[in-house]
Amino acid sequence: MNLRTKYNIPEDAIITIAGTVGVGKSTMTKSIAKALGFHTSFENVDHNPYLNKFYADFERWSFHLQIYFLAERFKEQKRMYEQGGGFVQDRSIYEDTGIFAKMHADKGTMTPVDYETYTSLFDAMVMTPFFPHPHVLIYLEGSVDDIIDRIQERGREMEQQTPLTYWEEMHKRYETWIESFTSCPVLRLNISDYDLLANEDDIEPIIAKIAAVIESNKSVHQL
Ligand SMILES: Nc1ncnc2c1ncn2[C@@H]1O[C@H](COP(=O)(O)OP(=O)(O)O)[C@@H](O)[C@H]1O
Ligand SMILES: Nc1ncnc2c1ncn2[C@H]1C[C@H](O)[C@@H](COP(=O)(O)O)O1
Repeated sequence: MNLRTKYNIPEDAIITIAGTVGVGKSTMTKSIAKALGFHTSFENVDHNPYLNKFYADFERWSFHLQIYFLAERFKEQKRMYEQGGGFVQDRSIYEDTGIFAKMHADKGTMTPVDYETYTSLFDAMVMTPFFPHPHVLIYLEGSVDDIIDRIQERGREMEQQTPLTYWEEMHKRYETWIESFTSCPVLRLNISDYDLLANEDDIEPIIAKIAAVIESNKSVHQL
């Protein structure tokens, strides 16, 4: 019996993984998808035409990058629902506006006019009754030091050259953001409580927790 059947997870479920850069979303996405026999939806970092430029010059490229990410995530959202669900998604659309765009606007690396244009587009696309929300958002949390170590070890040059204060600021914002996040049910996991690279079996208790959150929010999701 596979874990999806064992824990009675709906075959059309959509599970999205949230958390700061380097916390382990992609690793978790792969493990959950493998355990449940689900499809994956990843951010395309290697073929993103703005990401390298953005890290080299936030002010010049932040608006372009946000528009690009919004379009990409919206297309992925559409693909997941058109295919009838059964997906694990690496990063939610909510983080683009709630973390990244807001942080750059607050820090002055996105102009107020660009931020206003971006948020009005985001709200028109996402904050409507017709926008389907995931069954559960898994929020990965961990210490800022552990996460920065992972960013350094992963070795994307553009991220390694970014000042540590950028990751510290992002980490702080994520902690505040998740406290008031209400767009869909949330499961919080601390990265010190599992190690999916060393122990594949660590996924089963996580699947059990996902199932419990989906079950307890069943009536809400059907509304
Ligand atoms: N349990 C773990 N212990 C140590 N390193 C990990 C663990 N899980 C993931 N990593 C590593 O941390 C880095 C970031 O993980 P990744 O899944 O790419 O994060 P994200 O998608 O959130 O940016 C990768 O190099 C990955 O191999
Ligand atoms: N909306 C975004 N704005 C700026 N940068 C973003 C956004 N979404 C993702 N990113 C960056 C952060 C990382 O450098 C890569 C991939 O993220 P990861 O958390 O490693 O999956 O894209």
